[in-house]
Amino acid sequence: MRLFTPEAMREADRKAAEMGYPSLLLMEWAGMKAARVYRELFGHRPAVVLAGKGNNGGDGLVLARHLLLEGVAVRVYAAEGQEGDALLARGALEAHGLDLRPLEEAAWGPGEVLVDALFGTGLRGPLEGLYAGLVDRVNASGLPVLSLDLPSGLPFSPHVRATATVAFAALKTPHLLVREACGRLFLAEIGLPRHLLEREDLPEVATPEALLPLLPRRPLTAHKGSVGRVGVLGGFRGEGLRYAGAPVLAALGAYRMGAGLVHLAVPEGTPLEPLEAVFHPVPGPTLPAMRVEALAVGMGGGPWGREWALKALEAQLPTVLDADALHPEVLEAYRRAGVRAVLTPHAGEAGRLLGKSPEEIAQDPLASARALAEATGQAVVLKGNPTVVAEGGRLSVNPTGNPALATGGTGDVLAGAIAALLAAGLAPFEAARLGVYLHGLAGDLLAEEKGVGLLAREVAEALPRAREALARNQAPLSLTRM
Ligand SMILES: NC(=O)C1=CN([C@@H]2O[C@H](COP(=O)(O)OP(=O)(O)OC[C@H]3O[C@@H](n4cnc5c(N)ncnc54)[C@H](OP(=O)(O)O)[C@@H]3O)[C@@H](O)[C@H]2O)[C@@H](O)CC1
Ligand SMILES: Nc1ncnc2c1ncn2[C@@H]1O[C@H](COP(=O)(O)OP(=O)(O)O)[C@@H](O)[C@H]1O
Ligand SMILES: [K+]
Repeated sequence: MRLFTPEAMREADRKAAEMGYPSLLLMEWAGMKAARVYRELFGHRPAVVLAGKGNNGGDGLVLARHLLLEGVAVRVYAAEGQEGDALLARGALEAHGLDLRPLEEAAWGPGEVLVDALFGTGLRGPLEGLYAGLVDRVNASGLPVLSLDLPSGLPFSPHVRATATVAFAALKTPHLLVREACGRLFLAEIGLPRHLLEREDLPEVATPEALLPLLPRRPLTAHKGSVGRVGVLGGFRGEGLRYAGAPVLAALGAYRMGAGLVHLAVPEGTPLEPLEAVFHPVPGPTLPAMRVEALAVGMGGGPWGREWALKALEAQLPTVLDADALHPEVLEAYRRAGVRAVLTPHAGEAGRLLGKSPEEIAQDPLASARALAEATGQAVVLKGNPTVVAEGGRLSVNPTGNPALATGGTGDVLAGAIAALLAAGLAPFEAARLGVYLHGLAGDLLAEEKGVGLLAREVAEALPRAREALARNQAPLSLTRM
């Protein structure tokens, strides 16, 4: 499934029209499907539809007609000046005897549901004046809000904060980048010819269907040397902050993702955990002899991070470079040596590498991940909500994960988990996408069970359940298709 920009969506609509597909049919389906979502969520509660003058407003007018026909009480406040399909939708609604009132008079009361059909993909800048005021009133109303296509105002501020959003034809960038504004997400098929949605040049949304085939198979004859062995190199002993648990959590992430054996190279004196690992206590960063297929490097490395990564390079193995290993000199050395790596920065680390502030990185995670992938020639996992995976020209946006994961050590677990998938033979981009998806899903399963207050080690423990959910086709996309 591809993630559309508003422009790419409009282009698909235009191509469909050029091919002879009537755009009025698209609008009719959009409004009808949205009405279906309305009824599913709100039953017969009375609706107040706010319709702009463009096609998004047109969708709202179609929805109003369908609700009316189903016996739902509807009031419509609409902007003046509809043209084309939206004007036809207005006529069709008025033919049913409904009087449209001016948007300026918009009012509502307790028990009603607001339908936000003000603006969709046609918005060209931030809302001002009447519209900004209306959006503020909608958000302050305390009523449920169903947004059609996009919460109006996105990607700018102010924008509607919806209870639920029905995206038409495809997800658009703001649905995942400003997830919080959308509430529960529905994706409605509206009849666009399929091939117009297959745009390989656009970012991918990492769906269970796309990831399932990547899950490493475990044959009956599997043994611990055949399913992928991981070396974890990290930790630091000296002055400064110490995250002694970080390499341990990476080892747990690797085991829980299915690694057959995990070797741990850590500073002498570090507690020997987990029991299941093979330990290599070392006086300083070095590459001990170990038979492994992939490495995870840098977790808790502090000032040793750079050195750990440069030593690890001697193994010439696919490597996850995390946390303190994310150093320009390291990335340059890996590029020169032609060693494949997965970089796992959060916005702060990515910002340091790209010479930007964390805020600038988070502002456009797609562009930031792509820029770092291009600059380093490696696969990049830019962590956050959403996490974006980039390699070469390819981009993938991850739909799993939640703020319960915002707790120390979950990133270390992720680094180990991705290394286990590399060790099992997956290419960097695939290992990164699958690892990120399952890590997020583990967090989702736990958050459902326990809410906020997770421990990173619990996220590692939940990885097998996430893997099972994917294998059994029970992994939710937190997206309902209509
Ligand atoms: N096309 C299709 O086939 C299908 C499209 N579909 C639906 O159409 C939606 C896209 O429709 P759209 O292109 O008409 O744009 P839309 O979001 O309604 O807004 C345009 C209006 O906003 C105005 N405006 C712009 N910026 C502004 C600002 N800053 N502040 C204030 N006003 C501003 C602009 O006014 P103008 O400046 O042009 O006079 C114009 O009137 C899409 O999201 C989906 O819901 C579906 O029905 C399926 C088939
Ligand atoms: N609000 C959030 N929504 C979804 N995932 C999150 C959120 N906050 C953190 N995470 C995830 O938790 C992990 C945190 O990693 P990181 O910042 O490296 O933490 P640490 O260094 O403590 O391990 C990442 O995988 C990130 O995507
Ligand atoms: K809208």
